[in-house]
Amino acid sequence: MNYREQLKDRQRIVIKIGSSSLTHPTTGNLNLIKLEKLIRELVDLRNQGKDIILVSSGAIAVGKKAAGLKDRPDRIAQKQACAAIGQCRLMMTYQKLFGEYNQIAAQILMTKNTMLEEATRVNAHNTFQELLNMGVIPIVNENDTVSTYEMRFGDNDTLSAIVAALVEADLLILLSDIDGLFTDDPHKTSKATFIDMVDHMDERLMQMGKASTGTNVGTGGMVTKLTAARIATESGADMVIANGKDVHVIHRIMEGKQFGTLFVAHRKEEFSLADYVEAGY
Ligand SMILES: Nc1ncnc2c1ncn2[C@@H]1O[C@H](COP(=O)(O)OP(=O)(O)O)[C@@H](O)[C@H]1O
Ligand SMILES: N[C@@H](CCC(=O)OP(=O)(O)O)C(=O)O
Repeated sequence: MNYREQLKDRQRIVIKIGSSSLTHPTTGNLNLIKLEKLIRELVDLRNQGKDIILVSSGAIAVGKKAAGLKDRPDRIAQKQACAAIGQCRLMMTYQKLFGEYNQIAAQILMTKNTMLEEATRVNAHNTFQELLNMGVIPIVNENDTVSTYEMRFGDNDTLSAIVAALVEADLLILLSDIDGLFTDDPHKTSKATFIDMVDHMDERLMQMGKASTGTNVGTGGMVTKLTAARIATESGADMVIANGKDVHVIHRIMEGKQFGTLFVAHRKEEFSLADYVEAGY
């Protein structure tokens, strides 16, 4: 059995979807058809008996549209206000769609502090565990509305890897606006070539994300996805970056098919989540 096929057996899966994959590029409005398909994918995995956690961006993008702003807000208070508006709109949509399949969803909002303090970290862990035991799909985002600059994760790629480590997930899937990792940013150079699998993460690989820092819609670019890959693989989870334009890619990955870039897990014996968060990754 090749390594890809082993993904069929992964039991606890964190799936992250970015703002650019949730919205129409032309208008910035939510892509409802894609959201419906995403929810069907997730509920079907749940029906197979898998534990599923969704890390969803989009609060600021949705709030920005609702507030009638043209550009992504840059002032922190404006971003936080947009997140406050957008997060509940987003959750309302998720609740409705999950409800159509009788699937219970829950909201978990976190800051870096949640991970740094032992008491809140253990609380968060226990809450996730309890929800998963109940068959619920937790939907996670950063608590953008209250997190200060110092206490922000700042991007959901990193947050999703932290969550994967916290819940001892065995697979993290990042849905992006691109097929996976290339040797360079393909939007900037036609010479960039696709990387199918990464078995070892070194400095040269980490540099591959440095060419760009994301779109007008999202925040992270490839840098944060590579940071996420380091955290996830060292915590013991495989990670795949795949294109979220067709969310059925989730099932294809779970069937062991060759989609996206696969980062192979190499659990570090001395892995400590608090140390990772403290060190700023
Ligand atoms: N080495 C690389 N391989 C692939 N994409 C890269 C690379 N370096 C930079 N990028 C850029 O990162 C973008 C994906 O990040 P981002 O815009 O934050 O998307 P998302 O909202 O899906 O997280 C790609 O569209 C691409 O332009
Ligand atoms: N927490 C923010 C998203 C942060 C983020 O990483 O965004 P993205 O690059 O779209 O995954 C929000 O909900 O708007």
